[in-house]
Amino acid sequence: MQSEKKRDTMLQTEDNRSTNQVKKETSNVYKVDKLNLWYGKDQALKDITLDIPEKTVTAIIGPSGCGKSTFIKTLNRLTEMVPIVKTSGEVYYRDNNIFNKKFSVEKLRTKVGMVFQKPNPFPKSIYENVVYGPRIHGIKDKKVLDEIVERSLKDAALWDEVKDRLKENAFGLSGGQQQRLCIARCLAIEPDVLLMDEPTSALDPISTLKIEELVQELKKKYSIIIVTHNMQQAGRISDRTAFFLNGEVVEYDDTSNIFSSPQDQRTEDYVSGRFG
Ligand SMILES: Nc1ncnc2c1ncn2[C@@H]1O[C@H](COP(=O)(O)OP(=O)(O)OP(=O)(O)O)[C@@H](O)[C@H]1O
Repeated sequence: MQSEKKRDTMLQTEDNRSTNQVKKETSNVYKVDKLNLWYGKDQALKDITLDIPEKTVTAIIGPSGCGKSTFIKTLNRLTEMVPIVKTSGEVYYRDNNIFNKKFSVEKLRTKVGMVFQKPNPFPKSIYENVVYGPRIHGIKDKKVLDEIVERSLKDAALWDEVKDRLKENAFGLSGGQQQRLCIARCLAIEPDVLLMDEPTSALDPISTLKIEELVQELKKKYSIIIVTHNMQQAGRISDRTAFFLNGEVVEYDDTSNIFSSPQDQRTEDYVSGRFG
């Protein structure tokens, strides 16, 4: 009996490794279990099983077309807007099955904000961009909205640059400032998770550095999942890295392990620049 118990524990430990689960003492913001996704007949995600720990930066890397964007869009149910998409498996956000009909997608998206590759501010003032979400949530009090604007822009490291021009159109900002405004817009509704899909790929090196520094600050309060093509960036800013290939997770581990001692030859080939 005793040895059976021991074997079960060992099996479970093995299983934990092979299913990419994170150590027990860490709280997970997401738990993804055997997620498959098809665009019509084409399968874009295959049996993805991984846990994403809270208040860390998780990087998703892999060559073009391997399913990185599809994966993070699935985390706030954006993929279901594509009519031909079919999924199987489970995605739990803080123990809620996000595919469960009773779990509202609106609620999910108030907790999980998304920043896209190209900055996409609304054609409105800087102020109105930030208060857009809070207004939808029924906040009308000017003092409260002013406080949200200041807090969100400070958290997005943009306040000092824009505090004297809040009424000006957001399109007058530089690309990097627009991207930080989009981050501020997400932060205004006090999310739990920030999904970032190649947030710096349209930016110059200085703006990129600012966003990278910002991500390091934001992870103190938020859980961040970032898709990046830039391996140096993944190495610089993430704690955990998942390497995707042809819709599968080849390897998921602490970023330092992925870059210094990958377990799979394909990961090694990719991170050392031999393909992709
Ligand atoms: N809306 C869509 N309809 C049909 N197929 C799609 C759609 N979006 C993505 N795909 C396909 O799904 C696969 C994964 O695409 P995805 O955009 O997730 O990859 P990616 O790793 O993010 O690529 P990239 O690095 O080039 O952005 C690709 O084969 C792509 O052609």
